[in-house]
Amino acid sequence: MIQFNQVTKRYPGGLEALRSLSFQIESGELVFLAGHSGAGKSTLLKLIAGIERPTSGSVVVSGQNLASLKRASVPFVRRHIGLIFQDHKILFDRSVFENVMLPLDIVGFDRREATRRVRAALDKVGLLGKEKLNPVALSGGEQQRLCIARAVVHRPAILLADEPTGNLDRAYSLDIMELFKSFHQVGVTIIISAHDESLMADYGRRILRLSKGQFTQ
Ligand SMILES: Nc1ncnc2c1ncn2[C@@H]1O[C@H](COP(=O)(O)OP(=O)(O)OP(=O)(O)O)[C@@H](O)[C@H]1O
Repeated sequence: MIQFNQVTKRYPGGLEALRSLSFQIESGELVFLAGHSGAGKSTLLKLIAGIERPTSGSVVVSGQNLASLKRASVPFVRRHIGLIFQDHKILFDRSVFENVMLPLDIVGFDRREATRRVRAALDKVGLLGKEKLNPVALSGGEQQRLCIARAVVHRPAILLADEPTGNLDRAYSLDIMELFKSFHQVGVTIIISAHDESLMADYGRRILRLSKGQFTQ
């Protein structure tokens, strides 16, 4: 469960990206986050991931209040979260396979089990045949799939996707949404942000709409 209580986030310089937000997302829910550029979507997702901290209020993720968590404990919370952010951070000096292996390498996963999981994740996103390639050789949509494989390879309970379809055409975007749906069906809690609401309408899910750091109808 994810719970925001009266959360305000003010960045250095005084700008309030989020203003006194309160809401709750249940375990296993798929929720959309809508709003124009600068509305505060990325900030909200970063607070859930522990990348940013609230200026005031509390952010509770899986029973942990992130605001009072020691910085050293943040990586442990992060292990239950998969992140798909706009700045891909794909490593172009490594293969597709190695990019997806990275999160498991960091936590010292058993090599054989890790290899099995990387293959399973790549298979899920339809990139198994391209595991040996350099990511440069992938299309934009395929690079996004690589990011999704990397975000789910450690089987997170929560998946946060910031504008995952931002640069993709409609057909590719629908494919990516189907992928998210399949993760949702196996119980993953998912939050997907987008400024374009047209993709969200078909899914009959809750839409949180942000405008200037506050919810609107
Ligand atoms: N690190 C930062 N330092 C200062 N201001 C920031 C920082 N990150 C975001 N902001 C500001 O906070 C506001 C909300 O930004 P945020 O990135 O959360 O919005 P967004 O809805 O995700 O927009 P976009 O879709 O363009 O990414 C913006 O005015 C932005 O300029």
